[in-house]
Amino acid sequence: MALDIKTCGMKDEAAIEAALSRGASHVGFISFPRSPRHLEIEAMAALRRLVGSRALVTVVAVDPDDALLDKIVASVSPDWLQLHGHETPERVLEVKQRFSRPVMKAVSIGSAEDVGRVATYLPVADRLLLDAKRPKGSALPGGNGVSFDWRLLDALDDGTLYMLSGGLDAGNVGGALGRRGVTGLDVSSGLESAPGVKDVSLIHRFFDALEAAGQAPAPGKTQERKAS
Ligand SMILES: O=C(O)c1ccccc1N[C@@H]1O[C@H](COP(=O)(O)O)[C@@H](O)[C@H]1O
Repeated sequence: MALDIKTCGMKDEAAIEAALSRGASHVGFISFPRSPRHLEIEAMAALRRLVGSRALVTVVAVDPDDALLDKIVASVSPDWLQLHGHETPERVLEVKQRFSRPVMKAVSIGSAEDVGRVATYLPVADRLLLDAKRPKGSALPGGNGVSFDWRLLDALDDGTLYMLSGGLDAGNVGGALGRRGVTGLDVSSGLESAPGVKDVSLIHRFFDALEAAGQAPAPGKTQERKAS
């Protein structure tokens, strides 16, 4: 089965069109003012209209309160909400129920202990996103362009499905393919010429690398609309 490919931190039409033309299943927008990829709600809503139903729009927020989520859901109408902060399993469930949207929960992985926390989100998150830990000194909980040691994930229980992120790019994506449990890939910095600046040629290079490794996403097709 082809993997889902989430191109994240998208801010401009050319980059979105390039990603969609190559079969991105998800387009991610960042709501986090400290990020170079942050979008105000109005800009996000306009780009959401551009995407339409061609991919699943995912809005990424970090420990958002209900007021922010209210605005995002009302104005952007995302297909998915991604929680990328310290949200507890209880908060994930609350967000799902209150906003009637599937929730992707990001879990930062840097140690065996982090891998152990993944199971606590399985009963509540519609999808897990396993990302690298924030490097020391970074203001961002994600989108740092760094990978983690994927071998740590070998300790996950059999059947644990997840989207992988953290420092993916055309050069290393081949190594992510075929790992047990990976159902999707989430990429942001690896498509950029500078923080927050997507580069169409890097987008094509990323999808070329996927194709060269035998993973050809089908434009307009999403493998998994709901869970996992
Ligand atoms: O991208 C950001 O700026 C960001 C800000 C706040 C929370 C999450 C963020 N990004 C997420 O991190 C992954 C991995 O990014 P990268 O490929 O390592 O740069 C990204 O796809 C977003 O889901």
